[in-house]
Amino acid sequence: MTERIVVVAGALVRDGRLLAARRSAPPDLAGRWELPGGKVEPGETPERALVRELREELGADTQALERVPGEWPLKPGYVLVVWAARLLSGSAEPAPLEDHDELRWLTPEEIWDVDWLDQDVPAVKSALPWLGPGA
Ligand SMILES: Nc1nc2c([nH]c(=O)n2[C@H]2C[C@H](O)[C@@H](COP(=O)(O)OP(=O)(O)OP(=O)(O)O)O2)c(=O)[nH]1
Repeated sequence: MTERIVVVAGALVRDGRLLAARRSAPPDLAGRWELPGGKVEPGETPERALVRELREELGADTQALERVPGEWPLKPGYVLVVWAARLLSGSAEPAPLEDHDELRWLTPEEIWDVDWLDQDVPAVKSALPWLGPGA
């Protein structure tokens, strides 16, 4: 049986805006936008992996709220799942510490202004209901 690697990403929402992160590496993904996150490690739940990754990458303290339905294939052997998440009160402001060089909090009107990774487009569409009515 082939193991598959789960990449968990956060639809981090604040005041009706979605956090988008621009990748700085590897070269084939650099400059494209994604939902921040990373690989789930063996024995780890996706929720814990997400909180860990967002602390490492953004310096932020977050809570995973609920799974966004669906899963999306990435490169062979990798699958993307998404959780809606929020910043905890008292968290530092998210910053592009690792893997990213720019962050944007996008309003529903701005969602498609950034160049999302192709494989993130359906995931972002599925996360839109978490931005609130009208998104
Ligand atoms: N985090 C994240 N990764 C994504 C998305 N879409 C997508 O194709 N990927 C790819 C990029 C990477 O090949 C892989 C996740 O790797 P990563 O570099 O973010 O994860 P990680 O922090 O656990 O990796 P590592 O540096 O520890 O090896 O999934 C997405 O929306 N979020």
